[in-house]
Amino acid sequence: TGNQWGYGKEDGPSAWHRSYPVAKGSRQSPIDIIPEQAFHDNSLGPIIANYDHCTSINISNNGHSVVVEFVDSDNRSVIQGGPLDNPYRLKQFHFHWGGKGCDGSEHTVAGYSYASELHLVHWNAVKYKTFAEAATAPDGLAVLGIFLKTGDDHRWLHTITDALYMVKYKGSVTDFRGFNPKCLLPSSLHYWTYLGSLTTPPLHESVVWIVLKQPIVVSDKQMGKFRTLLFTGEEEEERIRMENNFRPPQPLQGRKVRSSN
Ligand SMILES: NS(=O)(=O)c1c2ccccc2cc2ccccc12
Ligand SMILES: [Zn+2]
Repeated sequence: TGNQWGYGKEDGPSAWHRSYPVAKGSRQSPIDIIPEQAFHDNSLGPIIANYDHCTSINISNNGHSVVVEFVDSDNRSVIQGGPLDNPYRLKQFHFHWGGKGCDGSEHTVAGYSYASELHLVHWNAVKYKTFAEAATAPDGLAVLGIFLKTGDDHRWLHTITDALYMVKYKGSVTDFRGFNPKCLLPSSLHYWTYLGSLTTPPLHESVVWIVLKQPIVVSDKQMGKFRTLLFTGEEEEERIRMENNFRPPQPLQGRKVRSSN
């Protein structure tokens, strides 16, 4: 049923090109960001995230990550400014992480990986009627990437990690209301930006990536809770721990990475 893809040896990132040939395309994500080679573009304004009236709906395990979805029927929560020509609506956010003691970010910075990476997914509702239409357009999506490094407890991440036991199995979903992702942003919104793709199949080359330079800090214990999730469903006898759900960096193929001031 459909295309089964995953992060294992047989169905992982090195095999995705068989069902998704765009995996070897010219604007694939993630990439290794080399700060010294990024172009300081003074025309790049600040990123403005207006999440104050956002409405989270639910939290779910889609078999690849844990996803928090938002109401996106109006412009109540948008990101704008920076490289974006108009506001993009927040649709969902999710995470990528490693195994115990291992790093699991998707983007790397001069070869350095972080423990995890948070992706806030937005779509261009000014130009496109639906998320699905935007997801296949070259300027359809904007994903805000935030690195997570381990250290002290993150006081707001508890709201998410305390809910993970309810979505342990693939296909599980539960109500998750009143969560404002603004509490997950670092203090500085300085960023790198480049044109790329979804980092999971179908790997559409439709994403304006905005990767924040400053990581947020979360505790090892909080990271450990992500690893209690399973890739597998409740009805499956095999239980596979959800970890290392990240795609490694892809060829830059001559793309320019720009840096905000
Ligand atoms: N890693 S990702 O942000 O490319 C991504 C999406 C990106 C754009 C639109 C939808 C996406 C859905 C995802 C679902 C799970 C994991 C990554 C996902
Ligand atoms: Zn992602």
